[in-house]
Formats: sequence, structure tokens, C-alpha cells
Amino acid sequence: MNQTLEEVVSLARQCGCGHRHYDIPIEQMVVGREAFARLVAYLRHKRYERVAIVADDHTFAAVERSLCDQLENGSIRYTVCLVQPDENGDVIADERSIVQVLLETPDDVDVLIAVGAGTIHDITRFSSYKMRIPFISVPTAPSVDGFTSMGAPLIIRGVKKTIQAQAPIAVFAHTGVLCQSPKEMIAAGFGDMVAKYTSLADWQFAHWMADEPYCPFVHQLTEQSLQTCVDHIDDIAAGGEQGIRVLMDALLQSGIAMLLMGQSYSASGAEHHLSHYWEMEFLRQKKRQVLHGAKVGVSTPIIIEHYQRVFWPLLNELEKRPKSMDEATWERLKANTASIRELLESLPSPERIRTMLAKVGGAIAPEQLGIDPQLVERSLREAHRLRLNRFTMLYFLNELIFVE
Ligand SMILES: NC(=O)C1=CN([C@@H]2O[C@H](COP(=O)(O)OP(=O)(O)OC[C@H]3O[C@@H](n4cnc5c(N)ncnc54)[C@H](OP(=O)(O)O)[C@@H]3O)[C@@H](O)[C@H]2O)C=CC1
Ligand SMILES: O=C(CO)COP(=O)(O)O
Ligand code: NI
Repeated sequence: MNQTLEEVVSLARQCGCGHRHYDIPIEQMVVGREAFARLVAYLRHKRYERVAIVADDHTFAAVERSLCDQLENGSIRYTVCLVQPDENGDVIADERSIVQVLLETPDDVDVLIAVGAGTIHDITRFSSYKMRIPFISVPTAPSVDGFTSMGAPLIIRGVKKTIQAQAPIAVFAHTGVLCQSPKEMIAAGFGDMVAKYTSLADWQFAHWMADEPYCPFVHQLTEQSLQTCVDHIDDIAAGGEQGIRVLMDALLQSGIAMLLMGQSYSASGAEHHLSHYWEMEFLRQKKRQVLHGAKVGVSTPIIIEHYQRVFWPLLNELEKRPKSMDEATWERLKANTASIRELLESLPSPERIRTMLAKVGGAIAPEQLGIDPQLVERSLREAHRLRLNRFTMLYFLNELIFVE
């Protein structure tokens, strides 16, 4: 992280944005080869004697001996719950996974340990929250910014819905394990960070046009973590320890930014809503899932293109209030037109995003992920409905301008 945890906590306390920031319950964040030794020391310090590991086959295999030897040497008693994949072979943060964890967690356990990437963390975050026990994060891949946040995007009855649960009390990320993670997961982590270009733009727009809760400090935290990844893209592309550490620190900082707001305003805009829409369609068609960061990496240039091709000209053409727009919104649009133009101008070109994604070995087009043009077109018209409480530019275009 660019700032230490203590510095972020202190800066958040000094922030005069007017919004009550959520407390940061994270007591330790370790990124390095000493992570598992530090985890055992932390467990002993907290007098946690019974821990329950939540993982899946691949994620447990990624840490097994290095983590379990440390736990056993530290006389920490542990159980292991390996979350089972669905019929398509994917581990999903859904009802069945949550019930499996609830059923397999011993009654007397002190803490859950999420050993995995985004999905395992969301299953563990929600389950531990409901059992009123803390959880510790052990990331196995730098693939998402969902390690330090409190939100849990769950698939409930086929619909992806983010439920605010709890953040981990500590994070122990072993850089040796992270460096061994699949290269596409490292690219996915960069993709989840690149998505902040449009998530931050949508958040700014939502604040101007709909008074969405906004904090300049949280915006700056997220923007700083994004810029650090862009500045160190060569290191990240090389996949060495230095690049992995930069990426992991950025993902942790972006998660803390979400945590401070108690919502994912800073990290999830229309690019994420497209991704969630595609994810649900893949579930419906029983297709193998695609990494979250790969989807949002690809959807970011699509959203930038859409905004610059559709929204930009509109700002110059709108002479009178469209029937579907109320007077108050029309007045806000006119008052903020210049700022919105600047916001759109500040976005990198779609080509620049795709060049960066290609540099880290990520997908650049939806077709590479099995997402056909028809699904992309449909998602541009409908995906905003997945988060009707987010006044993104896509929401604005679909609900207040291009209404049938
Ligand atoms: N809470 C939040 O704030 C956020 C949540 N998310 C959520 O995260 C989820 C996606 O997480 P993501 O990390 O992309 O993907 P997953 O967590 O779904 O991981 C995909 C698979 O990668 C495999 N894997 C993980 N680590 C390793 C490793 N080190 N070595 C080998 N294989 C490994 C596992 O395969 P297998 O399953 O086959 O064992 C794992 O299930 C989405 O649901 C997204 O909504 C994303 C961002 C923020
Ligand atoms: O993926 C996320 C941030 O990167 C979380 O987004 P949602 O709140 O839309 O699930
Ligand atoms: Ni994301």
C-alpha cells in the first residue's frame, strides 16, 4: 500500500467530507514471504486456538504444506472446509457454498481463515459474518480488490447481489504463493484495477447528479492505487515479486477504500454492472465462469467507448429537457455539463486500456472470453438495472435519455 494502514486510518479520521467513515477493523496486513509465520504469531497473540480454513481444491493446494506446517508448528488446531464446485466445475459464492461452510464450521471455532481468491473470500466473509465470528484473509492470487472490503457479491437465486457483511481482521498475503498463481489471475487483478477509471468517473457523476455519498479522500485512495499499477505495469507484466507486491498492495488499498464508504461506490461502476450481467448470463447458460478481473478489464474500454460515442455528443445537442427527465435533474445536468465534459475527456482512450491489458497478458475483447456482441449490446441496455441504486452514466442514458 502507498500509505500504511495506520496512516490511512488517521487520514480517514481527519477527512472533512461529512460522511461517517466505517471503522477499519483490520489489525494487521502483511504482504511478504514471512506472511504465514506472522499469521501464526497473530493467532497466538489473539489466543485463537481453533481455526477453520475455508478454501477450494486449487486454492488449498496452492498453500497446503507452507501454511499447514506453520499452523502445526504453532500448535494451532485447524479444520479444512473445501468448498465444492458446481455442476459446471466452478466454485460460486452462492447459497450452496455458504450452507456448506455453515455446516462444516465447528461450533467452537474462534476464527475462519479464507484461503483463496475473490470467491472464497466472499463465501467466508458472509458466512463468518452470519456466524458472528471474525475472519482472516489469506489471498492465494492477486486477482481482485475483494480481500479487505466488507461487501460480499453473492449469487442468490441466480441474481448477483452485493451484501455488506464484514472486513477481515487481518490479511496475510504470501508473495511466494501469489507469484505462483495462474498468470491469468495476475492479469485479472490488473483488470480489476483498470476498471477504477470508469468506476471513479461514474461515482463522481453520481455525486454531482444524484447526491450519491462521496468522499474525496476515498476517491484519492482508489485513484492512487490505480495509478501505482499503471506506473508499475512492466513489473506487474513480468510477474516477479516486486510487481506482485505492487499489485497486491493496490488491490488491498482499493478494498480499504470500499471499506471506508461501506459500499463499493469507488470501485464498481457501469463496467462492473456489465460484468455482473455477463456472469449471470453464463450461469443461466451453464457456461464455465470467467475471472472477474478479466471481465471488468474488457468491459472498461467498452464503457469508455460507449460514453464517448453516445454521451459526449448528447452533452452538445441537448437543447431542451427530455420528457423522461425531471426538472431537478435537468437543472443539475445543465449546471454540471462542463464538469461532465471534463470528466469524459479525462478518461483514457479505449485503445490505451486495451494496450495495458495486453501488456499484462489479459484479454482485450469480449469475444476472447466467450462473450458475444449480442450479449454486449444487451448488457449496455440492461445491466444498469442490476444496481438501480447507482446513478452511473449508463443508468442516466438508459433511464433518462433513451427510454422507449
Ligand atoms: N467483495 C468484494 O469487494 C469483491 C468481490 N469480488 C468477487 O470475486 C469473485 C471473483 O474472484 P476471482 O479471484 O476473480 O476468482 P475466483 O475466486 O473465482 O478464483 C477462480 C479460481 O481460481 C483458482 N485459484 C485461486 N487461487 C489460485 C492459485 N493460487 N493457484 C491456482 N488456482 C487458483 C481457483 O480455482 P478452482 O475454483 O477451480 O479451485 C479459484 O476458484 C467474483 O464473484 C467477484 O464478484 C471481486 C472484487 C471485489
Ligand atoms: O468487484 C467489486 C469491486 O472491484 C465489487 O463490486 P460490486 O459491489 O458491484 O459487487
Ligand atoms: Ni471488481
